[in-house]
Amino acid sequence: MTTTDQPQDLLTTFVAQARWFGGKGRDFSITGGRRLGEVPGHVADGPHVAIDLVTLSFEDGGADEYYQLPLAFYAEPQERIAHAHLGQWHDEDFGTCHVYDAVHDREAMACWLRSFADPPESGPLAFHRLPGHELDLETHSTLFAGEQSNSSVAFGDDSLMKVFRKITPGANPDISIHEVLTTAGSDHVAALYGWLDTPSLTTEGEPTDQVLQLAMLQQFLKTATDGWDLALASVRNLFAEADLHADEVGGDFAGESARLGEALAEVHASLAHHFPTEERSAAQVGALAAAMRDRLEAALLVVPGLAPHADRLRAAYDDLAALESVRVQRIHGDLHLGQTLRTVRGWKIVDFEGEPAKPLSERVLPDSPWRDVAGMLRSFDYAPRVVERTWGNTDDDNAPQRAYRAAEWAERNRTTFLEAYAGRELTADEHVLLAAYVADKAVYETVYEVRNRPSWVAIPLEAVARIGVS
Ligand SMILES: Nc1ncnc2c1ncn2[C@@H]1O[C@H](COP(=O)(O)OP(=O)(O)O)[C@@H](O)[C@H]1O
Ligand SMILES: O=P(O)(O)O[C@H]1O[C@H](CO)[C@@H](O[C@H]2O[C@H](CO)[C@@H](O)[C@H](O)[C@H]2O)[C@H](O)[C@H]1O
Repeated sequence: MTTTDQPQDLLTTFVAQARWFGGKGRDFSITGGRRLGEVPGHVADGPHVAIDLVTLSFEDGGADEYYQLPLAFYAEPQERIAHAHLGQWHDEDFGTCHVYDAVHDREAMACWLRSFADPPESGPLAFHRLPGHELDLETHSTLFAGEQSNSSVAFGDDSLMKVFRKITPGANPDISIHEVLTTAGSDHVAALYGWLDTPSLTTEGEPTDQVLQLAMLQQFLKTATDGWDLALASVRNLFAEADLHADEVGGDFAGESARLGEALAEVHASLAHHFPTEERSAAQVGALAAAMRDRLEAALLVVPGLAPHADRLRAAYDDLAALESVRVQRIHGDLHLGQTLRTVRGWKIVDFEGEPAKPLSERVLPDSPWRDVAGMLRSFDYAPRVVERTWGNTDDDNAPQRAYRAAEWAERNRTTFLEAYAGRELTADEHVLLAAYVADKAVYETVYEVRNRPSWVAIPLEAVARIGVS
């Protein structure tokens, strides 16, 4: 094990400012660093590419977190990637170097891609491949601009590598679910081409029985359009035709909602077939309802505007607690329109990592598929309200008409999605379960919006205000 000797202040600034850093607003220091390995394929004049893992310790006393830093080491400064320069320092393995964030560097990413194409037989970094696709090594890499929790790098229009930033020992659900659905031939995910992992070590450097999963390589969906963007475009069409109904306007989304419902049903069926399913007992259902109540109590401290609705929310959770049993299985866990991509070959679902705020140990647990359905129903509520907000002044004469249209679009798409998903009438128990998950998601969203987009909190709060009102 090599301990890196990096200037901690440069790395701290880099991590604190990175878009993928999940601890925004929390004071931390880097209290440890470990070189996980060098990506093979170094060529003369090219960079050495290494993956370091840094330990972040937080001043609020929260648990340490581990972040992956792929770094490119050059003897000379590189003008073309000046925007990704972390600094110059002496590295134990490579000497005094200019160090860059490797995901911005085509030369570094080319080494990485070659390692997937021709995996090294030994070394701490293990590149795994699924059969069936020959990687295009002539491509150039491009870092996706809209990176959120991770960094995604496209190799031409052939493959896409997602570099996970926050690392927890154990199987990453994005990889394990993509592996199972790819092997099962699912039409609704981008095929998995491979992944990178390395043994997890104890603090003394001894191997454990777990791995650190660092990156996944998958099919690049050439013709993809984000489902959220498509939904917003559909709502804008509707608002532009003030006198027409959703089903009369070009750009009606209902056909797409139905196809999305069918796609999710197929993904859930496949997950239920390939991963274990369980029947939760009445006591376990009670615990599920209790967890929702706890989430509400915590949210009430952050979002005072929830208070007038708390009793009706608790009633939804009481109804859930009265159910005899609930079937659970592996699910997506954080589904919304922004996790769906429309391609010429139908809808694809991406990002099976689960709810970002939950620890990995919870994100891999089976849950009810109605949680994913509820996530989509909430998203159909968000889209028209977001477009409505872009009109700004809500006092003009057409504001009531737009509000009516927004509700109509949401209702139409929720209904078509749900009908296509279930393919039959919901049972009374399913209605109760779905209502509880919708309530839980809306409560989660109020906290998410207060923390991330405070001016949007009215969107989930208005939804919460409608829950349990007959
Ligand atoms: N296989 C793919 N092909 C093309 N674009 C993709 C693919 N997978 C994801 N994307 C795009 O990349 C974005 C980020 O992917 P996502 O898995 O949600 O990353 P993150 O974990 O960083 O949120 C998505 O919103 C989507 O637009
Ligand atoms: O995409 P992430 O896994 O990071 O999910 C988080 O961010 C989402 C917003 O990007 C957030 O989704 C909420 O806003 C969406 C519109 O921007 C809307 O479509 C979703 O229905 C709504 O929940 C998600 O909750 C959060 O976990």
